[in-house]
Amino acid sequence: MSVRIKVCGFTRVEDAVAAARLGIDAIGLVFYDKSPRHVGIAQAQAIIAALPPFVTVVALFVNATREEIEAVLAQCAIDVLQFHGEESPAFCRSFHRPYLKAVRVQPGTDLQTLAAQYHDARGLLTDAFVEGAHGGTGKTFDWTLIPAQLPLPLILSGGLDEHNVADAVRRVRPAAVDVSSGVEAGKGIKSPQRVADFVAAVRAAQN
Ligand SMILES: O=C(O)c1ccccc1N[C@@H]1O[C@H](COP(=O)(O)O)[C@@H](O)[C@H]1O
Repeated sequence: MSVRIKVCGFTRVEDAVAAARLGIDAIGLVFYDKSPRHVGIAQAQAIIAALPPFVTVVALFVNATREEIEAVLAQCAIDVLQFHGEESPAFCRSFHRPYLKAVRVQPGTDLQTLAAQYHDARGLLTDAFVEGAHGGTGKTFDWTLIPAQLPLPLILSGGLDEHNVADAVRRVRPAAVDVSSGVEAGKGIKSPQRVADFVAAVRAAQN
C-alpha cells in the first residue's frame, strides 16, 4: 500500500486546497493555542468546507479538556483526533472517534508498551522529543529507536522535509508520514512547491 501523507498546521484555505490538489491524504488542523499554527473554529470550518471529497481532516490537541474537544467536534467535520500531550488511553478512546496518539521519541522510549496501551488507535505517531515543546518543532530524531515491528500502523513525523523524507520512507517503512514545518514558507503558511516536492519524494521512495 502506498505511504499515506498528512500535512499538518494549515491556517489558510488556499494552502489546504492547493495541498489537497497535490494528492495528500489528510490535512491537520491545530487546536492548541500555544502553537503558531493554531486555528479557531471559524477558520477551521472555512478550510474544511473548501476541501475536495475524500481528504481526511485531523484535529490536533495538546492536553485539551473534554469540553474543548467536544466543542470542536460539535462545530467542525473532523474525521480523526490526534493527541499530542499526556492524554491517557481511556481519554483518547472516550470520544468514540478514530484517533492517533503522538509519542515524542528519545532513547528509552518504549514504543511497544505504548502501542499496547493505545491498542485501539489508528496509528502511533512518532515525533522528536524536544524539551519544553509538544511538537511542530522541525526536529528529527534517531529513527533506529523505532522497532522494526509494531502492532500499530506507524506514522513517522518530526523534522521531515522534501530532502529527507525519501530516505526516511526507505529506512523506516512507515504506514504514513506527517509534516508541518518542513513544507512551510513561514509559520502556518504552507508552500505549494514544498508540498509538491514532498509528495514527489515520498512517491519516488516507493518506486
Ligand atoms: O504543528 C504544530 O504547531 C504542533 C504543535 C504542538 C504539537 C504538535 C504540532 N504539530 C505536529 O508535530 C509533528 C512534527 O512537526 P514538524 O514536521 O517537525 O514541524 C507533526 O505530527 C505535526 O502534526
